[in-house]
This record gives sequence, structure tokens and C-alpha cells, in this order.
Amino acid sequence: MRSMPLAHHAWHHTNTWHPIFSLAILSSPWQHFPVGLRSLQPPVSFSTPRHRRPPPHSAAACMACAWRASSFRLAPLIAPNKRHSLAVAAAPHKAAMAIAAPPATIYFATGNKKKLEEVVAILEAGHKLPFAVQPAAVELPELQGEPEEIAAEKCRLAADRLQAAVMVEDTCLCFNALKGLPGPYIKWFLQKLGHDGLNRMLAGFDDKSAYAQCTFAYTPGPGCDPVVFVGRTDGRIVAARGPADFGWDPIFEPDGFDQTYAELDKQVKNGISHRYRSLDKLRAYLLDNHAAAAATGSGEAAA
Ligand SMILES: O=c1[nH]c(=O)c2ncn([C@@H]3O[C@H](COP(=O)(O)OP(=O)(O)OP(=O)(O)O)[C@@H](O)[C@H]3O)c2[nH]1
Ligand SMILES: [Mg+2]
Repeated sequence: MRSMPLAHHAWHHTNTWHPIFSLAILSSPWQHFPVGLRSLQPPVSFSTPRHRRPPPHSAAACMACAWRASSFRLAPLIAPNKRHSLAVAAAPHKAAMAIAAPPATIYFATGNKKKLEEVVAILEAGHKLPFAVQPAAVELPELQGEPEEIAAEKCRLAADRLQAAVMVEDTCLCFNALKGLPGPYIKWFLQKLGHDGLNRMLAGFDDKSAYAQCTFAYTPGPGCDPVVFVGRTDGRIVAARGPADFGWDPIFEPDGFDQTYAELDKQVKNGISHRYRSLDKLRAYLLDNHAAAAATGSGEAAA
């Protein structure tokens, strides 16, 4: 342990499980998920460090850590939590390592077809990516906590399930009068209350302002801590207008428009949406890493 570089020490020993996730998972539909996910139920995985290699391992031998090192140096837009900051601050040996190129295929794991449609449209409309993004229909648990932590954990679970590079997103609808609620719990509020009920939640408030927030998380593979990117679009909650084929689109009117998300042309929504804003940051991050890896000659994208 004494010979373990400080960054690795920080990595392995600050990467502890937040109890709120264990509670969420124990009390969620998680229990019914297929074997790949079930095998991760507490206490097996969640009480143990998330890095699968027994610490301490050689930093040079760990491409996962090499990737992390490059991502921390190259992506100031990432919203690092305390653990990340610690790892970044204490990563001198990592900085010396080669930059790993993004994998050739990244899976977008979601159980929501409408999200998938928008992600595909947003990616197709922007800079061409030097790697493939493939959909993976994976049912992921609805976790509790802060949006960044929820997205990161979804990402870890999906990467474990698919044994691949994965991106996921988690979407919030936040009412300012309710200090950000329903936030990440909007799915349940929408299911139980519908558009009218969501409007009625604000009946006693003058402030109808709200924001839609999307948090993308990406990991190059199982065992690697995800990086997260947050995008937000401000607006207000209105009586439902427009097609009701995607969630709460009919009751969210983005600032600067007199149409709801549902009424807006899809291309317009995909140019201003919370999803566009976070996915655009992830795209920039992946392109930067790809360019940096190419510049250092550290390699072709791995399969
Ligand atoms: O009107 C909408 N416009 C959007 O742009 C949008 N994005 C997500 N949603 C809904 O908000 C909840 C998020 O929950 P969520 O992030 O957990 O998604 P999900 O469970 O459907 O899929 P996933 O978690 O498998 O990816 C779910 O009810 C989604 O249908 C949206 N509704
Ligand atoms: Mg979900």
C-alpha cells in the first residue's frame, strides 16, 4: 500500500458507496431485473469498491485509469464531485500516461424510445463522430439522489450489464416554486398525476417557472468512473398543448418561445433542449479525447 501512488490511493479508498443508493435499490423494482443486474445487488457489489481489480494494481497496466487520467485533464466541463477532485488533484503519475482513444462503439443505454429518437437526431445534426453510437434497450432502475449521482450510477450499472463503453442520461423537470422538485422523480409524478396534476401542484404559487435538466454520463467501460455533463433549459409550466407522445413535453414552454416543447418543430426542440445542451458537451468531450489520443499517437479507437 505504501508504494501505491497517491492518486491510486485516493481512487480506491474514496470510492465508497453512498448509502442512499443502497436504500433506493433495495426498495425499487431493481429486484426484478435480469441476472446481469441482479448479480450486483447488495451486499455483493455495493459494499465493495467499484474497481474490479484488487488494489493496489499497477497504474501503467490499467488502461481504465489511463482513460480516466486523460479525461480528467481534458475535460474541465465535467462536473467533478469531491472524489473526482481528489483524484484529479493527486494524479501526477496519471498525467504522464498515454491518452486512450474512445472505444469504436459506445452504447446508449435507455428504456425510452423517445429519448433515443432525440439522441440520434441530435447526434446526426452535429459534427460527425469518429465512432459508432449504438442503442441498447436496457431497463435501468430509477435511483434516488442528486441528478449527477443518479446518472453516474445508471452508467455504471449499464456498463456492467453490457460490458462495454456506455452512455446514459437521466432527465429532471424541476419547478422553481418547489425548490427543484419533482426533479429526478418526475417520471413517477407524471405517471400518477398526469399533465393536469402537475399543473395543479403549482396552483398555489405565482411562480410557474421551471427548468428541464438532462444529465449525460459516459464511461469507457465497466470499472471506470463515469464523467457527467449537465444541460438545462429554462421555461415555465403551462396547461397542456400539443401532441402528448412524449412525457411532459406538452406542459413545458421554454423561455423565448410561445409554444410548448410538444408544439415546437422537433428540429427546434433538438436545438435548444436540455438534452441537446448536455449531449453537446459529451460530444465535445469525446471528440477532444479522440483528437488528443490521435495527437499523442496512443492509438486507434479500440473495439
Ligand atoms: O416531455 C418530455 N420531454 C423530454 O425531453 C423528456 N425526457 C425525459 N422525459 C420523461 O421524464 C422522465 C425522465 O425519467 P428518466 O430519465 O428516468 O427516463 P426513462 O426512465 O424514461 O428512461 P431511461 O432512464 O431508461 O433512460 C420520464 O418519464 C421520461 O419519459 C421527457 N419528457
Ligand atoms: Mg429511468
